[in-house]
Parts: sequence; C-alpha cells; structure tokens
Amino acid sequence: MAPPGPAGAHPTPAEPLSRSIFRKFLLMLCSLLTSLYVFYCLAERCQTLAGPVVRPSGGGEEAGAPGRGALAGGPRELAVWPAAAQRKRLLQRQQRRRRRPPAPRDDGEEAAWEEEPPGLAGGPGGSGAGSSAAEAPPGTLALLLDEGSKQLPQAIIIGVKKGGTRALLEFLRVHPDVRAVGAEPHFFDRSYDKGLAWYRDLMPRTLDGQITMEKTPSYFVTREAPARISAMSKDTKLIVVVRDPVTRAISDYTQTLSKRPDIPTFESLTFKNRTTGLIDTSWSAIQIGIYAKHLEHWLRHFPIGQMLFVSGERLISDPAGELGRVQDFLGLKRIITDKHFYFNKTKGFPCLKKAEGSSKPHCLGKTKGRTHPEIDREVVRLLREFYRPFNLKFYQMTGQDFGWDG
Ligand SMILES: Nc1ncnc2c1ncn2[C@@H]1O[C@H](COP(=O)(O)OS(=O)(=O)O)[C@@H](OP(=O)(O)O)[C@H]1O
Repeated sequence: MAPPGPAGAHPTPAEPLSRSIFRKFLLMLCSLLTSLYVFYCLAERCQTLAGPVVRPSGGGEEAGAPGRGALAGGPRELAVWPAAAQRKRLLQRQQRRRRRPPAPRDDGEEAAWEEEPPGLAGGPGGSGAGSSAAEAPPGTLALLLDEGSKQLPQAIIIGVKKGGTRALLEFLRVHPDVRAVGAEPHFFDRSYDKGLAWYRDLMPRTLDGQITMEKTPSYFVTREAPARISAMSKDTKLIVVVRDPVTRAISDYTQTLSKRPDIPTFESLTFKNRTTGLIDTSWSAIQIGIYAKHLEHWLRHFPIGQMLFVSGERLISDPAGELGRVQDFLGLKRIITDKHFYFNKTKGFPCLKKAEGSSKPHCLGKTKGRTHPEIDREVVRLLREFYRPFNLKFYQMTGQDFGWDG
C-alpha cells in the first residue's frame, strides 16, 4: 500500500484514469491544431499571416501609394484577416502559381502594369470602397477553392490610347461582378496567332454572373480587330473612352517623350509642312484622334448599340456619373457610386477611397496624369481646326456631343 501523502495530494483510484483522458485530449487537440495548420498552409494562409505582402514584380508607380497595379505603390500592408482583400490576394497568388503565361506588354503602360502577369490583378473587385458587397465579395471562397472558370471576355475596353482606359478599368474592378485581366493582353492586334485558348487562359476565373473584361486601347485603331472580336463573339460589348483628340495627342507625345527625351518637338512632328500648315496624319499621335474614321471600321462589324462611348473628360469631372452609364451598359447593378471616389488635390484627379486589396485611398500611378509640355498656341489652334470636322462626324455617329469644339 502506498504511504499516505500530504493532505489533498493523496492519489485516488480515479487519478490515473483522468490523466489518461487528459493525455488523450491533449493528443487530439494537437492533431486538430496540426490539421488546421496544414489546411491553412494548403490555402497559402500560413505564408501570409505575418508581415507585409511584397509586390511580386515591377514595383509601384507611385512611391508610398499602396494598392495594386496602376493603383499600387510601395509595399502594402495586409488587411486584417479574414478581410476580403486578403482572401483575394490569396486567390491571386493561386492564380499566379497555376500558370504564368508571358506577360503582354503595352506601349502605353509603365512598368508597374506591364510587369504584372495577366490574370494576376483580376478579381471580383469585392474589396472596393464602401459597398457592402465589397465586405464579402460573392463567391470569393468558391474562387479560393479553385471554382469558377476562365471565360473569354464579354466586354472589352478597346480604346482609345491615353483616353482614360486604365482609370475606367480600375474603377470598374470595384464592382463585385467584374473581373478583369490586369495587363493589356494585346491579343487582337499582336498575338492573334496564339489562338483563343491562349487568350482565354490569360483571363481570371469567374463565377456565374460575373463579367470577364480586358482593356487594350490599341484595338480601336487596329484594322483587323473588329472582325477578329466579332469572330470571337458578335455579342461582345465594346467600350471606348474618348478624349479631346488634341489633348490626347499631347498626352501621347508626353508619354513618348518620357521614354525618349531626345525626340523632336510636338510642334515639328505635327506638320508635314509647317509653312503650309499641312498636318502629318501619318503620325500616330495625330492619327489615333480621327475617331470617326476608326469607328467606321467597327460599325461594319458591330451595331452602334453594342458600343459605349465614355467621355474621358467626364471620367475625371464626374467619375461616378460615367461609371453609372458603364454599369448600365454592362447590365450590372449600380454598385459603384459617388461614395467610392474622392478628389485628390495633389494628384488633381479623382481617386478611389479604397481600392481592391487595401483599406487606404488609392490614386492611379504617376504615369497617369502627367504634366504636359507647353505647346505653341497656334499649333493647338490649327490642330483643333483639323479635328473639328472629324469630331462633328463622330458626334453624329455616336449621338453624343463630347464638347471638344466649344
Ligand atoms: N482618375 C484618374 N487618375 C489619373 N489619370 C486619369 C484619371 N482619369 C483619367 N485619367 C487620364 O488617363 C490618361 C491615361 O489614359 P490611359 O489610361 O488610357 O492611358 S494608356 O493608353 O493606357 O497609356 C491620363 O492622361 P495624362 O493626363 O496625359 O497622363 C489622365 O489624364
């Protein structure tokens, strides 16, 4: 018989049993925790639980501006788990790992966008500013579990270069029913020979009811693009962001100048013959702005009702108003409203109060909204004169007066 111990420490017959139960309980708890951890790792969460997420490539366009893509800047902080933004980032990582086709590059975009692999930045946009849908994007969990499928785009922003196409796409992405490829695929102009399967593979996964979109502004001036898009689907909805062709040309020139500072002046490139005032319409900066001519090609393949013309100017002065029109055109619920935007005085442009993947305000990067060089007023006047008849024709064709001609 065991000697009696101190008061209260006497082993009772029940003690070995409770110890064994306790040990079993501990074992079960450990296994449960291990399984939970393994599950977390499988969902890639264990990698993201701590520390800031570092941009995969390209860096930000604007130092210190968090976000993604053109809205992105420096290192970004994780939103508090299980915020929709974080879940979405996980999804994006999964997509990146699944397949990484060569990232198409875009003349009009700076590195931060160019280097973003297509499909990466796509997303339901559920974490967008202010909407309740943004708090819990529909189908995010399903997407995380690899559900949904890649679809060819049902809507494409086809132009125009320097019209405000990036702003439109980024704003649209706030909508939970829009998923878009981040980089410009340039399929219908540069990569058509790669085939539709290649193109579809660039797209983000979508669930029923979500719209797949992309933007490639050069399509609008590509002769083959209308027939090619129509061959993919004659129901494709086409969006064109147009801007005063003179400002657009200067913006285009400003971009080229930023990459090649040694190019001739805007004034000298504008004319075939400065003395006669003959405009050089073969210069792409001028040629792109003859919207009526380009539109004629599209109307051979698409009814005008299948095209939406967004005013690049109003996209700046009243982004919510233009987004309202776009959402209606796409058959989407009007979720993106005034509440999503604020005017950033420093940038001089409307920005998103909260972009996807962040709870902070976001403006487009520094390549959007550049300061234009001062252009000779007489040259500007001659250009306005040159464009006027084409603009009037364009107003007639679209049934919209964009107000570029006073
Ligand atoms: N919200 C907001 N923030 C910043 N910039 C804005 C915005 N909305 C429209 N814009 C105008 O978009 C112009 C660039 O047009 P794109 O995005 O179509 O350019 S590109 O063709 O993709 O290179 C860009 O042209 P520049 O001002 O010449 O840089 C802007 O004027």
